[in-house]
Amino acid sequence: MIQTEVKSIEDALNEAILLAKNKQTPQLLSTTDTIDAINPIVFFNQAKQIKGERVFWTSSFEHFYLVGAGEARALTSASHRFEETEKQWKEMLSDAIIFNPYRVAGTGPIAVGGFSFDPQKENTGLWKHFEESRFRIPAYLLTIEKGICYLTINVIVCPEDHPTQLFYTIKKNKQLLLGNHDILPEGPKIEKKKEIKPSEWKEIVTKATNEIKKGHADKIVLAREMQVTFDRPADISAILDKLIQTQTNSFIFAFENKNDCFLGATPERLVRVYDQQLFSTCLAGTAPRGETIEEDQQIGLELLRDVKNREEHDYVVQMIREAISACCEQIEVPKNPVLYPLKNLQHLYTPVKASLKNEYSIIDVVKQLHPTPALGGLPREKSLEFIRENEILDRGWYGAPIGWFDAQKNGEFAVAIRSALLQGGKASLFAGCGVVKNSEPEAEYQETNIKFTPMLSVLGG
Ligand SMILES: C=C(O[C@@H]1C=C(C(=O)O)C=C[C@H]1O)C(=O)O
Ligand SMILES: [Mg+2]
Repeated sequence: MIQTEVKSIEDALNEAILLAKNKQTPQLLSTTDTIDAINPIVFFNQAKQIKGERVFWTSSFEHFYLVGAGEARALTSASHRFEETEKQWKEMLSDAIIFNPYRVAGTGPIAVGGFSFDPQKENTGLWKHFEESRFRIPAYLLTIEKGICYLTINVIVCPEDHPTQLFYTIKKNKQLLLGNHDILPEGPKIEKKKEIKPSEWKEIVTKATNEIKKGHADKIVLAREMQVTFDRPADISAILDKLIQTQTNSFIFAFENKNDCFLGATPERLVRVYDQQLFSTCLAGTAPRGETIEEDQQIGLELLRDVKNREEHDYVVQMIREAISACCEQIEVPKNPVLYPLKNLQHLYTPVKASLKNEYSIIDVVKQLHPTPALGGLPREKSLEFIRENEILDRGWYGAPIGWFDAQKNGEFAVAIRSALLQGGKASLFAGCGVVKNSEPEAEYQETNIKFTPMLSVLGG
């Protein structure tokens, strides 16, 4: 990788084309600069005008945003997806020409994307535009960090490319993205809602508790689907805008592929690595919010003391601690969980801190962690087998790692829950819950109902 001081885009293009000619192979050119303040949703909306393929990511509680337009390159793989992703990424970077004087996390070449929950589960076709893993190096990337806006342009330059032609395409697209700001389109309204086989789902919960009582597993997470249709094709910018306004303490994401878009507002961090400092989250155990402050505190106290919810939670803590022990040092895990309040519900939460050993990357950690017992169960293989055989749902990217990483070994992944797959005028919503030995099917059903509400409300339901 060549790291150089900033140059004009014309000079950078000339240099990259020369290198591509010498090596007789395409090269990644990446240049980063600061730009005037721009609203990330407006940028996302403008990006519609240059060939789709948008991505959106924010940990809005930290005012950190990544918005991608277009795809300079994709990293995809059907098997060994964690290793393949890393391999393709390193190969691409080894010859890349990078002009980025800022060294701010999430600027320069980055890969944004995700994985499917379980490549061994039979596909239904619902997720036909989403591979088992797909990471995108955005052609145009807006990064907002500490109030400063950065624009990174990533382009794959081929030996036969002409610098002037590339220059004018970039210039035109930059104008489109940063130029005249339209008013945001309106959000959709839900016309029809359909829960997929709710009574069968409760029977599967009973079957899972029976398996657990027989000692075949400790915890199995079961999810279900709700399908909705809209009065018009849903506009993603409008939905993201509403998620940002309503869902605090969450990661808000969108990944657009062809005409489909997977999006959501998840409270669950899988892992964050900045400068080899690692943070992970154990999030499991759920209760509603109260109507008054007193009622809310009372529900929270009961959740903290509730044996069934503590059991759901403790399996996650136990597993995450073990999963990171090989690649981390100085692991810190508090003894007891605290409450994690969201708009519509509250969870038990245990933060995990550690130092990632130098020879490991964030992808190594994602591979170790996925799926945690917050989305799979315990033991991992037993619970996955049960889900594979019994759950009436094609999870696709739901419940799986979604996030980004950069060329400076920073990155963050969340668990893609509280999410929906938008397909023009319709959407599939997903919600699951942790089943343990004394789970009640009706109570678990109600718990999944509250987990649908964040998405339902922003979709106009
Ligand atoms: C599976 C989901 O959420 C998970 C299950 C939880 C639970 O059962 O208490 C809580 C948080 C998440 O770990 C979901 O929202 O779809
Ligand atoms: Mg639960």
